[in-house]
Amino acid sequence: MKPDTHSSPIITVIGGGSWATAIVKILCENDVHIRWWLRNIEDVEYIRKFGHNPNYLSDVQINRRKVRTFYQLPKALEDATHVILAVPAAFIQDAMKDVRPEDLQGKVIISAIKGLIPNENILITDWVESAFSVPKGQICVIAGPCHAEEVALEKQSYLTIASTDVLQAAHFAKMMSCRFLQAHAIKDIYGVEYCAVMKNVIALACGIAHGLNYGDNFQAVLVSNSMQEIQRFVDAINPMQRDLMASAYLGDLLVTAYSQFSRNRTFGNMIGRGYSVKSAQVEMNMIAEGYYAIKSIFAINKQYQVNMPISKAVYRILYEKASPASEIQKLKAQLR
Ligand SMILES: NC(=O)c1ccc[n+]([C@@H]2O[C@H](COP(=O)([O-])OP(=O)(O)OC[C@H]3O[C@@H](n4cnc5c(N)ncnc54)[C@H](O)[C@@H]3O)[C@@H](O)[C@H]2O)c1
Ligand SMILES: O=P(O)(O)OC[C@H](O)CO
Repeated sequence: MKPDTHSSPIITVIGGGSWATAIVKILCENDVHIRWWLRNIEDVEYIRKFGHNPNYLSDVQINRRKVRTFYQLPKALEDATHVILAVPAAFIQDAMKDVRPEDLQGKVIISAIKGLIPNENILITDWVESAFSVPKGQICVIAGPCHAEEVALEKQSYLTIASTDVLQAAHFAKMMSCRFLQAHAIKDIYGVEYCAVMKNVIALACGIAHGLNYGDNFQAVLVSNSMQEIQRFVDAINPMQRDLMASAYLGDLLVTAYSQFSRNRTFGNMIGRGYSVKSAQVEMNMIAEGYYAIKSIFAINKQYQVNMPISKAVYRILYEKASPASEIQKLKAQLR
């Protein structure tokens, strides 16, 4: 393989799941070099040999002239200019355990994660800032309604890149834009992160209701009440002028709540149909972020005391073994 010419950005993607695979595919469309870290050496070797991820989006053809795969993360970071985190929040600390602040120095760090650090109950960008001393202006978030499965099919998609340094976000948005995807930049990094976490919880509620045989009429009311619940929560935790009707907020909620591809909705649907949490997790090869997130949201809200009946019902079902049927029954009276 020829050595890279270092005039183009060098982007390290961390993660071996669907979203990391979709991001690698998007980046392959542009003039960038890609380093891809996966935790399993067998997966790395498989991609090197066959040009496909064996476990997730395995139809996606990986351009092996552009992508170098690694199973040792510090090596994958060595000459990177940008680093994308695409591991579920529950596993990101473990994935990054061998990374030192020096390894990230001077690089732009982009979170593609829609979750919170468990137990610490903090946003991924706050964790990156405190654990690795990365200045906030060098951190971006990938937000917006976008399922990896549709990226794999090259269906027209949109992303929003958020950073307190909007020029940094715009620069990275260009690297993520391609013939089937438009990315644009905004400043509201906290708003999009909290909304992305919350929409996963709401998708669980939609799935639970669907599993209990509630129909479209109920889901429409559930989703509109959810948007109000998200607004109350985000306004309490990070008050600022923002348009929650934009696709990074409302759009992300809609795609998760209604799509056949949604992990969170699928997980919720199984719970509504009577699966235990354990058996639903075993059944899915994928991770429903909302399962972990609701525990953190519940803990955070002890301080803010925002009225969140939908999230509370999801928490009670998943963590207190409350009956899905009776929790949704109770919720019915509170929706308008
Ligand atoms: N899939 C999407 O369409 C999409 C879109 C936007 C954002 N995201 C976000 O991207 C992040 C990654 O999600 P995904 O959809 O790629 O995940 P996924 O469900 O497709 O894959 C699961 C991932 O978790 C990893 N994993 C599973 N168990 C693990 C363990 N015990 N230790 C370490 N890693 C383990 C797997 O290796 C794999 O990388 C999530 O925060 C998700 O919200 C996903
Ligand atoms: O819809 P989910 O639950 O698969 O989550 C994936 C992404 O967050 C959608 O933008």
